[in-house]
Amino acid sequence: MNKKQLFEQIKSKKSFLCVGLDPVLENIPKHLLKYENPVLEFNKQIIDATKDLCVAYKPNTAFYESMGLKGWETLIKTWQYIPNDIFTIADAKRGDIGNTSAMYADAFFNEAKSEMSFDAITVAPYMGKDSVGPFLEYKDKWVILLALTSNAGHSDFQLHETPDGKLYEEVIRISSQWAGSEQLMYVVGATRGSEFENIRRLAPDNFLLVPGIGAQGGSLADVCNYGLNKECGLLVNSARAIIYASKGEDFAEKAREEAISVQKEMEQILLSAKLI
Ligand SMILES: O=C(O)c1cc(=O)[nH]c(=O)n1[C@@H]1O[C@H](COP(=O)(O)O)[C@@H](O)[C@H]1O
Repeated sequence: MNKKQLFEQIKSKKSFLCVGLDPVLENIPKHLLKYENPVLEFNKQIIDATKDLCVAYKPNTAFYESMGLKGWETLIKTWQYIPNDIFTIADAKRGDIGNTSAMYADAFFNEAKSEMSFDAITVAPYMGKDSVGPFLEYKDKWVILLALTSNAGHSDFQLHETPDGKLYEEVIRISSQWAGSEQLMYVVGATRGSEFENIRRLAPDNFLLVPGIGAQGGSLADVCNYGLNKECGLLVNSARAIIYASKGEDFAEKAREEAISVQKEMEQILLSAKLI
């Protein structure tokens, strides 16, 4: 899905919500345990309940890798179940020497080899241009580079002062020479509300993937204050607050209610910004 198509989806759904599909077997409702693959059934019901309210799904691969062979199969089947007009992000946070990154790119983008072809993958920038390049070789796919993350440890490296500014600013400045805003997004945590003005100066046209609302307490209003651009430019992710809105038999219904409440807030924001 290209940038224009993504913005069209946002306008038509009046939403820039990305639902995080991060299932943990111990947390899913007990009545699903009778299914052959309870986690897949959980994901399917969450997708059915939210697909008209969000523009993206982001399975974090850790939640699938931790379940071994069955988990990888669940990831493939979950990707296959997501409707074609919804943006898919493999939150895998990969990046390695070039030939290894090329294998990671195949793992998430090359359906003929891996049975999955996500629209985007999250990538750690630490190993530099040649570690990111193989993902960018897939011209119709997106790389989402970690810039300023939502966790407390973001200050350990990302805020370090370099002669040219903070390290995360350098990540944005240098990587924006590798690809344009048609192929490159950045991860910026919703918990970093005050930094959005600065980030928009460095990356005015790029979409930002913003995790951290919901369970991590980030504010949608603060993010949008400076984060919105003329094509919306934001995909705001929420996982636990939606998928575990209830742990009972009504989990899908409650997930839908939670997604509706975020979507309504997003609709108001898009209206106020005259984007819809
Ligand atoms: O790349 C990410 O998506 C990510 C970056 C970041 O800075 N913070 C962050 O929480 N995430 C991911 O976003 C999701 C957040 O989930 P919830 O906190 O449950 O909404 C998880 O899959 C995290 O791994």
